[in-house]
Amino acid sequence: MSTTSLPAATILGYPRIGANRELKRALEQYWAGKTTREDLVQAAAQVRAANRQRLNELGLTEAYAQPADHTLYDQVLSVIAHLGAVPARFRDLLDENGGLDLDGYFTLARGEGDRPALEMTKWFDSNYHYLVPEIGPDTPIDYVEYALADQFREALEQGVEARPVLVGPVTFLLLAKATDDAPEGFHPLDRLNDVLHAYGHWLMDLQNVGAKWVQLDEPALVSDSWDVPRERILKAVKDAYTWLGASVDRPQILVAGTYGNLGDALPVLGETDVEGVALDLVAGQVPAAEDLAALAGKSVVAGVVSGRNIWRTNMDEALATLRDLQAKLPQGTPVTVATSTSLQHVPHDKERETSLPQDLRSWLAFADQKVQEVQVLARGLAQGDEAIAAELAEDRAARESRQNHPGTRVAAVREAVAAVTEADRNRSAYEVRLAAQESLGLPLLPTTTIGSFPQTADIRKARAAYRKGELSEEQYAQAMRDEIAHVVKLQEELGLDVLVHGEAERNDMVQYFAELLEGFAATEHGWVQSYGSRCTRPSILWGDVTRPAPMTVEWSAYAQSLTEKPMKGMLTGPVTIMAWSFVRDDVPRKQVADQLGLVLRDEIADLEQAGIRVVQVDEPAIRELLPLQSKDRAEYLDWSVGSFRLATGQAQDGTQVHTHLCYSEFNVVVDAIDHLDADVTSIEASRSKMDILPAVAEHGFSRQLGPGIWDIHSPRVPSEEEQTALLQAAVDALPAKQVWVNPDCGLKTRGYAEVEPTLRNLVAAARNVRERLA
Ligand SMILES: Nc1nc2c(c(=O)[nH]1)N[C@@H](CNc1ccc(C(=O)N[C@@H](CCC(=O)N[C@@H](CCC(=O)N[C@@H](CCC(=O)O)C(=O)O)C(=O)O)C(=O)O)cc1)CN2
Ligand code: MET
Ligand SMILES: [Zn+2]
Repeated sequence: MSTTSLPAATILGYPRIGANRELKRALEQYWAGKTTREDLVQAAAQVRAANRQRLNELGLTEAYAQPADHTLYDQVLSVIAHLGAVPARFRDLLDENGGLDLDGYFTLARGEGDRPALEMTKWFDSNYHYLVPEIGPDTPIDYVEYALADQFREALEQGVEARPVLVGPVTFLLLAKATDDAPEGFHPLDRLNDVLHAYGHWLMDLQNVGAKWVQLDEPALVSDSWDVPRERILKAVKDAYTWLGASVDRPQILVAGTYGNLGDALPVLGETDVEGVALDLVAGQVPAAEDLAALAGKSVVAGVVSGRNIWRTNMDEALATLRDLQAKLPQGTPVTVATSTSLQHVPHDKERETSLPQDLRSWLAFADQKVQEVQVLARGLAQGDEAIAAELAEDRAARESRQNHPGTRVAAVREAVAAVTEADRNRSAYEVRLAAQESLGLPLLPTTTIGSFPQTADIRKARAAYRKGELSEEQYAQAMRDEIAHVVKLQEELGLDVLVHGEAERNDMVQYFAELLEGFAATEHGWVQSYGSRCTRPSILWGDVTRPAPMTVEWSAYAQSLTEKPMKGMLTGPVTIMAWSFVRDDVPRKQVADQLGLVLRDEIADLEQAGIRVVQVDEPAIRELLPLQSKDRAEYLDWSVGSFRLATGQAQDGTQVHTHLCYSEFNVVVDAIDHLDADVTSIEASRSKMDILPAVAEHGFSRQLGPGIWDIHSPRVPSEEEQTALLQAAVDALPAKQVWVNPDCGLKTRGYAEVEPTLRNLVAAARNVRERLA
């Protein structure tokens, strides 16, 4: 093993989709059959080259300061591909060496024909999604793919000694789920030795191409929400890094404990032969000196610049943290200044946001500014405050301007939040509401959709034209009304029971509201990868929130005017608006959530006034913000559920309140769903084949539930039989009068070629099961 020290400053990862979403476009064109494989491979190489050049320009030129962390879809899928660890239904895609080609790789991600894609779920408490490995006793696990070594070599050819980044073995197995045919009691961690064997080869290969450092991300260690006892996880950590550490044919290993505190995993890592440990000092804290003693002889990477938000780092605080850490570490421990996580969660460059108010812009740091911040802090740590006096002064001034800005504290808003009472968060008893809602006249197993219909190229073009001034406001509104009329007509033809207007007018379910509320700012180029090629542009929630005017009423009222069937009003809930925005860090989140709850409460009252009798308040992110440590959960659930109830608490008894939560693993939050007190809750269930239902049934959930029977994240068309079977499973688990029939999520990412036949099959599935029950 050849050694070299870690640089003074580094980042744990960088955005991968391209500053102008070049990779997104290249992927989507390739999937649409419009370009060749070579076009895609070349476009991805160009994105990597541009990133390296940008990081060079920003001064991140020391050896091993830049990460080699690129992936064409997802970092967990990339591990699956490197190990050839594919579930049985994809095994025919493996070549003679046990590897996947490009198309095979995408088939795992997106499904094909009658094989469903890998399940997709949230990456820790972020809005990024990874693909869930399925590991059984017989899953092939070997080192079969060389892409990461190739990436290192490619960087080297361009003069950059980059640090390869891979998801660590323990996290990989903790994120995995057991295959359906695995015997009772099997856990993916049972395959640790095989995985280590493969990682051993992987590291050897990286050593052979000349890599002197490798970063193994182990965020799973900061969470306590796994289905195995902590002792078993700690033993896996010890076994893994003792074993990998014992190899001589390997780069030096940096284990990154991101998204929180490593806790009792820290001393365990300390006992192994890994050369470096990265600590997240933004989501976590500086460990006690006696715990840090275990790191004697290792390098420590101090994540003091947030990889999660876009606020500039408080330089004084970060320096204090770094000095505190240094004082508590064994004498002479080398400290590298870093980001807390990969920068994949933040956009590239705030300097491009020329439409943002100047003062707001001065409060921000996007990825490229954070790259500079880690370097400034490294200089300050090495040479003292004087060496960075100008930067410190600028930072203090920016923070002062933020504090003194009138928009960050609006007296009327604070008073309204302070005046909220428990009664404001409570509706009548469910039975009373149920009786009042009978006048909706819904059949057994009512059918509905989650809100959005396809965001077609025409819709986006119209919006782009409107933005550029090529369409007048009235022309744009007419185009949207035409789209709504089309969507309503289609739903009537299909025979759905509760209709939606289709959300054509929304660029995104959060950004749309952010643009209409005071207290938010929207970016122009601030794209962040959400999954695969899909991106979002989180708004910046910087001030107190007010609603200058109703936001959805005109569209919903127009849609209702076109049909006798009930039209669902469609809102995004307070927690989700927060979670999918870059939220201010200067007031408690409970305060922000209640401010949002109050504006949504007014919106619901306006919808009722306009004759809307069903209102859906989406909270897909309520699960995502759930703290990784169970001790922090009760408090979180209290304020998050509380803000939803504040939003819906004044709805009339006859107004049917729906909520929608995507992503499975709801077993953990069934209780919370219950506390939301919505009349109807739709959830994602199809990719996990309804395996949430036993938990729901056991809990004795008394209100109505729509477990999705169509996985809308995949471009497949589930048949009538498939959806009938899933729905049958639902009515087997729950009383039929509580069951709704709907897809897993909104249809905005799908095309009409899939939507029409699948909804037809969905309505037919409802009819089939109704007949069986009759
Ligand atoms: N914020 C958020 N997070 C979420 C979800 C969500 O809906 N929103 N859903 C879950 C799954 N995640 C998702 C994330 C993104 C998308 C998605 O479809 N994103 C779109 C962008 C949506 C958008 O903002 N569209 C804008 C602008 C789109 C655009 O690219 N415009 C063109 C110009 C228009 C054209 O000619 O196409 C451009 O800027 O170049 C609009 O409609 O106005 C995409 O990546 O393609 C879907 C699901 C979880 N997290
Ligand atoms: C990510 S949850 C999506 C809910 C939203 N109403 C939609 O249908 O698009
Ligand atoms: Zn959803």
